[in-house]
Amino acid sequence: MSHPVSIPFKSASAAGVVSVSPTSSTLHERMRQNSLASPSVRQPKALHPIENENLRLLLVENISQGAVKAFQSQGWHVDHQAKAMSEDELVEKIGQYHAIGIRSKTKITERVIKAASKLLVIGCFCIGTNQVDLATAAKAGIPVFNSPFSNSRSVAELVISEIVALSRQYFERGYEMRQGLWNKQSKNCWEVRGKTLGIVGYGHIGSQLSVLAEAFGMRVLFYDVVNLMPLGSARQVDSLTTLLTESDFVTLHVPEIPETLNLISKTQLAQMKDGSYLINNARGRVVDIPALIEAVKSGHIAGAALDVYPAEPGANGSPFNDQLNAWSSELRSLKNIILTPHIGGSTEEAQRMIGEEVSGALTRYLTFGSTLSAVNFPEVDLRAIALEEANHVRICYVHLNQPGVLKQVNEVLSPYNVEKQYSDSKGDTAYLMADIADVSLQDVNRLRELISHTSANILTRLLACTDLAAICEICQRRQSPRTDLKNPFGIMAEGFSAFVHWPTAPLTDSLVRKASSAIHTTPTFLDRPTADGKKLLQWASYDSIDHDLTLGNQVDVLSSSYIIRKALIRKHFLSRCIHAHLLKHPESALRNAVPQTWDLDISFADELDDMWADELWDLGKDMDESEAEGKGKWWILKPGMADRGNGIRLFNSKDALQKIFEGFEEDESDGDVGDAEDVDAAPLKDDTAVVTSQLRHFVIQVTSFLIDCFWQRAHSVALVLMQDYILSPLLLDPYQFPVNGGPSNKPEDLKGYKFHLRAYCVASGALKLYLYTRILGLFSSEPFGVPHVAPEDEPSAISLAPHLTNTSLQTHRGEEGVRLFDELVGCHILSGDEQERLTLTAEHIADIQNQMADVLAETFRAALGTAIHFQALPNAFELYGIDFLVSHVPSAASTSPKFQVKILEVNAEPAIELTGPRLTWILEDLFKSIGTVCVEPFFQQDEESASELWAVGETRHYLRKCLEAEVRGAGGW
Ligand SMILES: O=C(O)C(=O)COP(=O)(O)O
Repeated sequence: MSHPVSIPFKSASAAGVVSVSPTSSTLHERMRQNSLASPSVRQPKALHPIENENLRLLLVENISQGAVKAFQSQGWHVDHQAKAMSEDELVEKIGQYHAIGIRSKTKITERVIKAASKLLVIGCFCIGTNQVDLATAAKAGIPVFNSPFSNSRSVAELVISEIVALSRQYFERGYEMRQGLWNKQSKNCWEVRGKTLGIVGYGHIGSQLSVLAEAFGMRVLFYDVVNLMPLGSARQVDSLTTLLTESDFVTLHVPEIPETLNLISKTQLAQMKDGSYLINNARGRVVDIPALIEAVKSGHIAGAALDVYPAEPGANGSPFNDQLNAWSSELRSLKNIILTPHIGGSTEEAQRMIGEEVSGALTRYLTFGSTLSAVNFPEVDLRAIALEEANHVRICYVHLNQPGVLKQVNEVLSPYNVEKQYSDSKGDTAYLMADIADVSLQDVNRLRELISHTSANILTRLLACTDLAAICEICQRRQSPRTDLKNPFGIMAEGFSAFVHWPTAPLTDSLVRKASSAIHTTPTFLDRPTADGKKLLQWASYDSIDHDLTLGNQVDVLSSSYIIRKALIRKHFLSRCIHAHLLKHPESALRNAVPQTWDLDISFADELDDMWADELWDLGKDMDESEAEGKGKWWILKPGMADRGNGIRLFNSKDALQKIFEGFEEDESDGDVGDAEDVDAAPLKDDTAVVTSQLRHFVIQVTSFLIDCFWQRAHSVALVLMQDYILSPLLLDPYQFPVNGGPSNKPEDLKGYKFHLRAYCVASGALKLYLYTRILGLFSSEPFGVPHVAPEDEPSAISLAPHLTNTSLQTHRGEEGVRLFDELVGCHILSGDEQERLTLTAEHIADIQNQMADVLAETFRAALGTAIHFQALPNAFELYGIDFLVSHVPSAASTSPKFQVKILEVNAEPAIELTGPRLTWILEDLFKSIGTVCVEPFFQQDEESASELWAVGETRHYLRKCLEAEVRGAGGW
């Protein structure tokens, strides 16, 4: 099938830039061709994407090997398979790919695009693009390319064969012979010479067919929605009805768009000549098949050839039955109907040409940024950068088509030498390309940072020339003179073994396996940890690791967890070690970064009475004052250990606290799975599961359990923590920029939501500490408000929803509540003074990230200070999920808001599942970075090359080094 040429996307919009004729080649190709003819012509320079160097492509539906090889020859990773993929499969897999190639069966729906967090481009290795949600793809900054004509000839030839076959009924005769029946006839069999062929849609296929049919002596009519130059003696008719009433054969060559659904239905079939034939090689839904069945049964239509169907199987060998399309068996039983399995474009020639054409378009987009011939995108290309032009970077900026964007971009570009620049728009999406000369690596980073943070940004990609890569190389060399860039990890040890085991965390398991396999020498995976003579990596959950092996083989065994790290991961230990640290280092960054905290051991509510006079004296005083002076201060009560947050309560008076504890005593088995800021267990299926696991937990750790489930049953000591509730959190509205493509909230409708920042950080050896720079914002489900409670209310009546920001129990919200912190640039700041409404900027985020890095470093220093509760080991590394809250202190003196980061807690084995599929890619990169930074150097033979100069504050592999401490001896080494 083809588009009728009326489809407007090859419009004149790009005219004047370059030719958009389907036969035109791109500037890159033309330069290449010219240079073959004349070696003196300037040569184009090869570019490469700066960030996605390890591009991954997914090709489905048996795309030609030529295309596979073309991509592989670029050094890209290609996964390919013969079958189509279902929507569910795609949603699961697409997140890891930068490009996808499909044919007509694989549907790229809005849901798939939402899950495609890394996807840069879609290639339809066919003509039709109805299987792709083109508008959503454009909004997501993803151009779609197809092959507008490479299979036209194959389809046209198939139609010619079908015209003759229908006219001579030879499918029927051939079938009878196969059944052993001789049935020689001439009745109702005709020559095609002199008959009229009506072509609906005079695009690439229709027009080819016109020429072939005339060579057979047929009279050709065509109908198209635009006026076109007829080829040969063909004649354009002014209506579909005229075409239908005059033609002996009607053949369809239109795309599937809303206007063409059931284009041929009962009325149109009735308008066709008695004894005429219908041929459809376009799209199944263009013909109303039950109506066709009726028309054939009545004898009005003498026969039909169908190659396409509303529902088609995704793989060869699949049945074509009534489950697929309710009328299949009835259709199959009709005489003189030719049914073929969508083979119109299935010839060696067509597939080879399509493979070349679409892989070429995808490669040009990925490496040069050119969108020429994209079907859903503004078509933009730039003259190639010539070989002798040094240190250029190409900016490819997909953005919202809205006023003022170019001003912003040009402000960013103004200090630079902009060699050339071009932009165009199509609907809501606009695309700008610019080549900037004489840039350094710092310039590149600055440009990327500033442009990608403009408010209209959809996607910013930077493509660099190889000489700029050389600059990067020099910079890297300057810092790490011994790093061999071709093999930056040095020589790996002769193979090593890996034990990976995450029984309750399947996502972690798969990411760890991937990250271990991506290490320079792929390890041999073991079922249990054993020292088998080779070096061993134990990258497993705390309970699965053989800690004796870690302690006993500090040269050969590397493990993914420190053994003793209570000081960090138990809230009451953390609070105590921070307190101790602050006594010694009163100027520490932690001074303002921890909420004031009291921890208490309590078994019965009435013990509180004594405590008010003793350890809780100043808290009690504070509360009385707050109540008396109407200060409206609130506190939060949390159980001492992170266990899905049971027992989290808000209170604002001594009485309320007393009631809370009495409530716990009464309610010994309520199994409340309250949401919390401090919980990192994997999501559990139901309340019973929680109770069972906690009961087990309780038996092992008597002093750290859930107060509300086991309060009375345990009659034991509960460790409880109380914090000054931070009442001035930074508030933003995530719905200002919804992630589901829905309408965004208007400025006047924005509501402030509380969120906490989930940062991943990894400690390595003894001890380097890194903060992963892709930080998540986890929003509460309801807008924030100061807790409101009437005096007679039970404390448990206070709704926690506006305050609690962990997403584990907000499953109904999908991924709306989970954002990359960087995505929030441009959001209005809804806390603080209404008069000075500001928006969150990249600089604010950088400030907050700096504070987080300092606070983290200090927290680990504090933990290292309590040697019995945290012991660093040279052969361990560990990933932590750290929760921060940003409080917003509006400053009267200046227009810039002041943010204060507060650390809430540190979790081991963080529940990364909560990130959700949209952002799973950040986790893939995280684990890959851990592999590169913490694991790989341990298994290097060349000790020398392991010692890199990586300064504190510097970011590599998205990991920012926050601390480098020399810890010796604590672990007995
Ligand atoms: O080119 C088209 O749109 C076709 O219908 C051919 O589809 P296919 O590549 O065979 O799935």
